Amino acid sequence: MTEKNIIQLQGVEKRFGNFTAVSDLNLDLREGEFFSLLGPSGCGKTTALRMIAGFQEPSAGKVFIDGEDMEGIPANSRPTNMVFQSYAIFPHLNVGNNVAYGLRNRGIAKSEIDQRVTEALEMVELGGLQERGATELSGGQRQRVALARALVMRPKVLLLDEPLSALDKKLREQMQFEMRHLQQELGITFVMVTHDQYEAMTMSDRIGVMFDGRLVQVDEPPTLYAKPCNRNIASFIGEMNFLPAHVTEENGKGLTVTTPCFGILDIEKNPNVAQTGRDIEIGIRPEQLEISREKPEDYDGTVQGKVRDVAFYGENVHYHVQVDGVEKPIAASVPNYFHTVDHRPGDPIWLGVQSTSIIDLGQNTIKS
Ligand SMILES: Nc1ncnc2c1ncn2[C@@H]1O[C@H](COP(=O)(O)OP(=O)(O)OP(=O)(O)O)[C@@H](O)[C@H]1O
Repeated sequence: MTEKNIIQLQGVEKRFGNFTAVSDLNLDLREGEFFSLLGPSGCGKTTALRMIAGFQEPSAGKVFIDGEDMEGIPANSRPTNMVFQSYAIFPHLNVGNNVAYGLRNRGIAKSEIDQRVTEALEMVELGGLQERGATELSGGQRQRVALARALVMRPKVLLLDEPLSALDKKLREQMQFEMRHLQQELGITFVMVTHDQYEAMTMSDRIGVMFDGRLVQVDEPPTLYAKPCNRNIASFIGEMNFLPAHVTEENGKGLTVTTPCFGILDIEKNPNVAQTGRDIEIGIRPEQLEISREKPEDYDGTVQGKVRDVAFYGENVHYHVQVDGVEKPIAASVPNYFHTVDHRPGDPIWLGVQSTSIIDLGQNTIKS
């Protein structure tokens, strides 16, 4: 990745009649990064991608690619290529001809086309399958052909619209790593749209999360997970327990809060949240909670509760714990090292938490 911005979106907006699908989108993407736009269905992420591709013109604002203003420049003249969810490969053409299609339209010499097609198919591990019919391929192979067809054009930026969503879970996970490796090897900027948080986190250098047409947070995956900037993002990414808390003291980087079940805690102020007030919300990830029969020692906050449900997920065990004075059961998850479920519904147990794992969520700025 370089320091250079390959894509710059400045105040980009898209209206369809009275409806605003994308509002005031400002974003700089670095050359060579894998960037994902993540958000729930209808949040405007595909529209944003289509404006970069040139399939849709912004109603306001500017799109720059490699420093050049893209206004009025059609999709096929932009240094971008797009890979679609539905593969969009031609069923009547064989693999080689599918990949060669864009190059032929540009009038490139046959010898160069042959060489570039061979190279592109090797990149996606389909070397030697030129002659295979497009209908004689598995879903994963078809998606690789679609990738090769885009890469053969040597775009500066590859745009990917939910590229793996038609694949089954196992294949999708395999392709996530393959695409990430390919992107790193080629050094091309990838911009992917997805509603799958795990996919975005596995593949991306940075993620931009959108809600209701607005870009709400842009961060690297670990920061997004550890310091979501509001409740919507905290609940969209991973699982989170939400608890009310009252700020009794504020000092520089820290807050002293009283909580309904874990008592008084000194927590870190979250620099990403919109500023707060006295009554805030805090978040605790289920895996950050200790769960034990005896009162856990050396924890900043502890509370007694009763196991309500146990869900065995294989790699971990998920408990819902009812605590007096807290409306919703608290979720705690434990890695399944020893293949045992230690606690059963109805068992009295203790929960423990460290202050450092508590996330200040400030006030909710967006409707849930
Ligand atoms: N051509 C169009 N005309 C009118 N409304 C549109 C058009 N394209 C998109 N929209 C609307 O704009 C909003 C954002 O759509 P968009 O496809 O960008 O969302 P998305 O986040 O990609 O959702 P999904 O994951 O379901 O594709 C939606 O409410 C959609 O109905």
